[in-house]
Amino acid sequence: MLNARALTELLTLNTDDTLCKQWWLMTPNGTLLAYSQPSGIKTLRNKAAVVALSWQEHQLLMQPQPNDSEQDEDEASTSRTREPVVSLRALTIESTTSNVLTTRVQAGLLLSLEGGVPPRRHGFEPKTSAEGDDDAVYPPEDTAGAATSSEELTTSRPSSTMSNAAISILRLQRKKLDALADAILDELERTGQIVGFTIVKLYENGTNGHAARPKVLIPEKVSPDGLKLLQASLDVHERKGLSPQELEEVIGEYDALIVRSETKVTAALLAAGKRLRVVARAGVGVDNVDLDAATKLGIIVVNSPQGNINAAAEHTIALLMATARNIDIASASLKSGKWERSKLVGVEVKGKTLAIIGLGKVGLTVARAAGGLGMDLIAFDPYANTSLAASANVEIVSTMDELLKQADFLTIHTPLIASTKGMISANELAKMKKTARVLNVARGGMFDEAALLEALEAGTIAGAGIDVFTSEPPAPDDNASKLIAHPKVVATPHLGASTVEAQENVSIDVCTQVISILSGQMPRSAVNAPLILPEEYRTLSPFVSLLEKMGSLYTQHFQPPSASQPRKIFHLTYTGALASAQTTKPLFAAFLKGLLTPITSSESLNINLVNAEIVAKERGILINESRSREEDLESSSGFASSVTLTARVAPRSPSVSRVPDPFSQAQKRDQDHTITGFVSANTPYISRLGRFECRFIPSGTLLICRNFDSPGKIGVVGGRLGKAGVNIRFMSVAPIDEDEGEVDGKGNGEGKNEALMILGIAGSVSKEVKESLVGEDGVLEAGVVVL
Ligand SMILES: NC(=O)C1=CN([C@@H]2O[C@H](COP(=O)(O)OP(=O)(O)OC[C@H]3O[C@@H](n4cnc5c(N)ncnc54)[C@H](O)[C@@H]3O)[C@@H](O)[C@H]2O)C=CC1
Ligand SMILES: O=C(O)C(=O)COP(=O)(O)O
Repeated sequence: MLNARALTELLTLNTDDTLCKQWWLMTPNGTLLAYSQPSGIKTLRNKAAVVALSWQEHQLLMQPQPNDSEQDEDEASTSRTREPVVSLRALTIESTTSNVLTTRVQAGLLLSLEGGVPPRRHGFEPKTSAEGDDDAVYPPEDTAGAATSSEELTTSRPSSTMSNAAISILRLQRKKLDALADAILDELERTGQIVGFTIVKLYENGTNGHAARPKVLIPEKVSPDGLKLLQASLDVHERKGLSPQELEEVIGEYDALIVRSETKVTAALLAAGKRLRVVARAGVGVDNVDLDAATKLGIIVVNSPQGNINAAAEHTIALLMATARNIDIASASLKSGKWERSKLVGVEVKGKTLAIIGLGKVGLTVARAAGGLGMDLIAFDPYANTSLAASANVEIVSTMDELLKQADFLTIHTPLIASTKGMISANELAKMKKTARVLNVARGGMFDEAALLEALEAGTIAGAGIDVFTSEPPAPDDNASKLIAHPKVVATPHLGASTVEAQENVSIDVCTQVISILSGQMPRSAVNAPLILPEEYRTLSPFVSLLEKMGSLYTQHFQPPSASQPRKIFHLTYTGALASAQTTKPLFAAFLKGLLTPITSSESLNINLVNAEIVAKERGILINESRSREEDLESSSGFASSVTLTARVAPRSPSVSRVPDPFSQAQKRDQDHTITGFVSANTPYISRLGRFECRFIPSGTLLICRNFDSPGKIGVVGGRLGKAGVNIRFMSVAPIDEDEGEVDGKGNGEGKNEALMILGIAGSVSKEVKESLVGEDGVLEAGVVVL
């Protein structure tokens, strides 16, 4: 199965502005499957069989459009200068060793580019035929710009909606891509360049050759402005009117869910969403989303914290005025043919006190508008920003009682949380003036609806303007329904955010975030995930990969299933430039993911930034992180940052002695399991494995042998593998660290004459072959890890 998510991450994590501007991954039917964000990707070395289309925009700018001559002067020049003529520059298949394949595939594909600008030659020359005509180049003179047959590949113009990403959907001719897919898979199977399960296959379902794009489910009315953005790279399904049960039945197909306030995103729904990566709330309040459940499952929840604030505030003012001037009764009366004036005398708001509970974004916006109406403003909010309050002329009162007593109009703008549920009940209403009117444009449930109904009937509260209800829509016999029917109530059906402008804002806001998340980027306003700036994320990306590999290497090398007691205490030390990173959360999450992947079914493992800490806690894993700014790291080691993992048996009590004890230090070191890694040219390397100094890329199938450090061992291992038909991709010998060899944990120098041999294997090594390596010829241990 194609893992589109992994692919997108893979592409994104390998961004490097210096090489390609952008990488795209297409399915055989030409749909865009994954693309790099926002501007580039480094060559994907060691990632077998990543198929990507890449081009460099700057090479293609200023290319005249074919129809420029038909355009008027201004338009033509705009088109020349602003619109890049996107063209295929190269199709690249990266695998550790195979360039031949790349060449062959390029040939087949590039021929079918329609009307494209000839790509700049870069690296090797593409050929015109799969059979390999060495002299031919793409595009051949007679086909460039003239492909009009059904075998053509068309480019569409970049979508203006995808900010930096110059989106251009290349429709690849199906037949050729099918052939391409077959060629790749054949080649991979033949050469064995298949790395674990992360192998990129071209087919989603392996049967019909149609790879699915990530799917987004939208069960409510969300403005089309944002949906258009989604459509460029995702499958968007608007399915209104699904019952909760139907929703649970279908959610398993979807990668993202976009809701407003009507959909209850329960723990059960989230659990059924096996592929879900993001729940987006096209609005502010996330009280309809089970945040704890989402966090545990590693599902990011995003909202639009600003998009509808103004709409909600304006609606509050509308209800304020409507209750003050009996607008809805007056309107209904007039429509029923009556002309009632003396009955409908209202009150003015100017000079009256507006009491605000919750002086956040909506509360402050209401305050500013009400200030303009000449109202006196007071607020109760223990967490209010006092300088913002002062600038809006709002007096913060220290108790709710004080607020209630003074209020002529009371409005609530807090979120619905445990501490605010039922916060205005009979007790609070009883403390208010009889002439007071109350407003609720926040959430049903803040007011005790029964108590409010009673107060209105008893005449101890003069009126209410209500937009939100405990249950929406309210059942006919609910107190909410009675409130709606009450003559002193102006009611609207949760319309606070229902303006064209607000809906456009929230839709674009959350859809952009859904795209970001599904393409491996961080969202702008995640409710349950730490905020990481894109720039920072990019800097950390290569280390994310390193940490995942280190975690996986640790589990497979030091803690194979046969190991007696898994270690659960880990120390990660970030040294050098990495020590100044603002956050290391992505590294923590990646390490944990790597650590658990080899011992957990992929179904149940979804570890990411959102849930890493919870998962670690649940499994009793303690990961301590520390930073070391070794100034001379770069000069001593040749790289700017490194990470050292130390796995310990049990917590260490702080040393009582201040005098270092070399023997006990060595003994402790021997018990520790250590791995050190670094990143060079965006590629992760391991530079220490246990007691051994090494340098290898943690990727693919590795055979790791511990042997006596004496001549002939390489020959022995190489010979045995050769006989067993096992191909060696690379080999690296790791001598023992000098300090480690001097004194081992037992204090007798045993083990100092040892080395590790790390062999990159094409394909797999059977248990028998592995066992046959260990024995008299000086190989003490042999293990296989797949990274
Ligand atoms: N009716 C509608 O269509 C809409 C309703 N809303 C609702 O408006 C509410 C407020 O939204 P924002 O202003 O954006 O939120 P916000 O988070 O900016 O402000 C909430 C404020 O409430 C305060 N607060 C929290 N607990 C409190 C307590 N126990 N007592 C007093 N103050 C407390 C906080 O300190 C904060 O200042 C949310 O419930 C949201 O769902 C928002 C948009 C549209
Ligand atoms: O944004 C909010 O909190 C709202 O209450 C708006 O709800 P809606 O999206 O209109 O269902």
